[in-house]
Amino acid sequence: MAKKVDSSKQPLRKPASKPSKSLRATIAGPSTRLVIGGLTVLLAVLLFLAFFSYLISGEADQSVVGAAFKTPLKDSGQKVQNWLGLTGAIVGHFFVFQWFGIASFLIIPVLLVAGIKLTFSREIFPLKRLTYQAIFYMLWVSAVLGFVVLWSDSQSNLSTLSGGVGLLINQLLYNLIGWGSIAVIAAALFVFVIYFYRVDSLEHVAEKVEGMKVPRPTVSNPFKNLFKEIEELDEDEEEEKPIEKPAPVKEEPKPVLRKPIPVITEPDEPEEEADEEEQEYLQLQKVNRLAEDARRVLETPIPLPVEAVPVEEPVLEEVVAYTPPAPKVSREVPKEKSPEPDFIIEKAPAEEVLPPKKIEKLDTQPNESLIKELGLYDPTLDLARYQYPSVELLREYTADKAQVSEEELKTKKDTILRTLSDYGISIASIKATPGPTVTLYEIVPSAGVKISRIKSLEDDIALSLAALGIRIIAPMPGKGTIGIEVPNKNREMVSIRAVVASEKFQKSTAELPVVLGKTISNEIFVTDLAKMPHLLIAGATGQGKSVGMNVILASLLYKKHPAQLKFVLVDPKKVELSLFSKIERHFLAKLPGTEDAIITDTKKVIYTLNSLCVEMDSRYELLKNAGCRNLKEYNQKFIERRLNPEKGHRFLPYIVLVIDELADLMMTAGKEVETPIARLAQLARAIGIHLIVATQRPSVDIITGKIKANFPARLSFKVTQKVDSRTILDTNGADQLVGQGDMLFLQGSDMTRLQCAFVDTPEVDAVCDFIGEQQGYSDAYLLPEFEGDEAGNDEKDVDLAQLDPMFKDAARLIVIHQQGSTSLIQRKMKLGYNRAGRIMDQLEATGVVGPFEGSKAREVLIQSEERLDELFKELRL
Ligand SMILES: Nc1ncnc2c1ncn2[C@@H]1O[C@H](COP(=O)(O)OP(=O)(O)OP(=O)(O)O)[C@@H](O)[C@H]1O
Repeated sequence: MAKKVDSSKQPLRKPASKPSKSLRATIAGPSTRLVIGGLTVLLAVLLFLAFFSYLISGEADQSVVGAAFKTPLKDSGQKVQNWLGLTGAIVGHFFVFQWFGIASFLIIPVLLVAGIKLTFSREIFPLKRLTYQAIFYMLWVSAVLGFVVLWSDSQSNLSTLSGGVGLLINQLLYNLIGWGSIAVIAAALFVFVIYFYRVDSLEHVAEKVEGMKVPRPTVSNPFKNLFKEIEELDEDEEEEKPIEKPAPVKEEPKPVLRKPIPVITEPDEPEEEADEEEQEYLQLQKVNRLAEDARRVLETPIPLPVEAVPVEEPVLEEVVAYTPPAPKVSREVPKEKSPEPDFIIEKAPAEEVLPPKKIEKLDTQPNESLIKELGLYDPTLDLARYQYPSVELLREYTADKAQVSEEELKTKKDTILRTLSDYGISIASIKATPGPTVTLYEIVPSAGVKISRIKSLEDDIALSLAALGIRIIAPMPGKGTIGIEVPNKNREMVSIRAVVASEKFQKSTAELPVVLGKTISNEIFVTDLAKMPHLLIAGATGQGKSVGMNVILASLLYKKHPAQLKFVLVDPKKVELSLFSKIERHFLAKLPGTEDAIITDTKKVIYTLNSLCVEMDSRYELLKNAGCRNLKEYNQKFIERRLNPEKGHRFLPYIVLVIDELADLMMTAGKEVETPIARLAQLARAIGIHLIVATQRPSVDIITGKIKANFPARLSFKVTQKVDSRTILDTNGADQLVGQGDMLFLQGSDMTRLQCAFVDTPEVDAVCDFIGEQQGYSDAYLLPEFEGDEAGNDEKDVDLAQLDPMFKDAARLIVIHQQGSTSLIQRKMKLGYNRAGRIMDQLEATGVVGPFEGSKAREVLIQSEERLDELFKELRL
């Protein structure tokens, strides 16, 4: 089925009618090549002689060369000493002196190799590579020598070494980077070597350079060789010996072959039509040979992954298809004509996957057997009959329900529109939303009105409405309107009963639900203290701070069981939180040995804060041992009896630290309170310790950067100055509030204006009474012991003659338990904190225990009761 190929349709075949073809063919003919080759070798030899001779006599010849074209040539020729006469001197002068110095010699091997290649059709080195290398090294050697010449003081004597180019390079580099030029030169060599010799690891540099010299096909990478040969087919054409072609070859269609191998378009093509076909045949032979190579290679077992084999297969098929005599192959031609390139997806060998580790049942599942036996752990069982306070305890303020009249709304709307139009601002629409304290008028300005103009009219609108506390929110976040908040004539009291009884609060699933009041659109606002996770409250005196704090505490009391929540109350003002002392045995936490659970003394505040830090650290330890990330997870695990109480695990209640007046503490204790507060605020969120800190002086010396940064939730009642508003909320606005529980709540970047619910003192009293009268724990929740640094460092003037009457018993207790803890003495001997502390000092002074070690128990220095008795004898006790 061999078909005669229509030569005019061969895209890569050169048209026979090209006019310059025979001339070019003559030039490229074997005789011409022989001549040019011979002349090139001769030129190389002559250049060598010229250069070498110039090295010897160049200096003497310089003047002759300089004047060569000004004086008669004959005279110049006689004076010159170069072995090749004036020409040799001029060539040497330019190459060696003016250009590349001794590196000029590198031209010679290039010419030699080129000459030999042309003459003998044998390439002893790859000519292209040699040329590139010669050019690079000529410049580089010249540059290195130029550096030497420039930095030695004998430029004129040595400049032959580097040539003018080397010197010029160095002068340029010197002007740019001074001594650093040598680094640039070295870097150039480095880069050249890396890329030119394709170095990928420095260990193999020598190997690579060696390997580049003689391009040998290697068995290990036959395909590389195959493709390389195809690429260089045209270059190597001359080396090929004519091979007798079988007749059918010419008739075979070879469309695919011509596409990837554009050999026929090369100028080296023989001149005659018959030769052209012969060349084509040569190409075929070449390809056949390569195909044979490829087949051989494929037959040889190659350690390739199984998936890699298909990559090579199509290549083989394609090449085989050109084999002229096989009629089968010609039938496959249409398939090969497809313009689609080979697309092979090489799959990575499948990774070995280990079977998933069996997860221990106990780790994820509740402890079934224990639960069957004991049921789920219920932390509230200690106070099983505890009753949550009822809303009945709270007062109903029906009389104070003042709705904003429609008339008021209309008048205010008109005033706003009039004021704006007085200033040339037209409004497209206006909408009023009455709230408990303020009414929000949302306006949509006409097109082209600048928002900043409306904002600047804040005072003018306030004046025309004769109202205080106008706040313009321009634009309203996420609404595309401008909000103007105008206080109502008669404000509505938001009673705590109304908000606590609301469905929203009662059904809240928050961990620590807090109902703050109502928004300006009359919605009840419930939030989660656990998510805040700490709250900073500010407000000038008499603006509703204490009421606000009572609301927060009351809402927590309404939703939490004493087992789930503990308060640490710090009240430097001494009166604000005293109402809560009644719930000490239910909801309060305190330091061991202290009488009052509500902390009013600054020193005790410091101890308490540090004690909370100790609690925080021990809770983190428990969480870590239990493999939990937060308190909720930990408690859940504990309830499901997956944590062993014998290993120290216990149900951990939330702890809410309330500080009523931070200013006072900061002024008296400064850093001593700032540091533990900041530490708690930074770290305590995950282990269920939350802070509520209030101050009436929101200045930067009270709310320091360290504190502020760790309180993302802030609540501001009215403050007196703009700067205070900025300190607490980072923006103006709190100074424009109207007081009496009007507040701005900032959480993250959301700011909400709220009317705080109102809870009166008798109501708080009633709730606390209700709780306090119920059965409680035997004591408040005891925080871990903490003795301040001073306690450890203080000089203890212990009078050994006046030891405490309980000293001997206490010493025996400590030695028996081998635990130097003050609280052990307190608990077992039923002593107060101060007395127990004094006895501990005496035990230290007599050498029974070691010194104070922070939150850890002291070391017991006496190991046995016998030794203790001896000590008593020594002390004459
Ligand atoms: N939410 C509220 N609704 C109505 N009136 C309120 C509200 N909050 C406070 N008030 C009124 O403001 C008065 C002062 O409130 P509060 O005692 O809470 O102020 P304060 O900021 O704590 O002041 P100080 O810092 O001096 O203790 C209250 O007696 C009450 O009349």
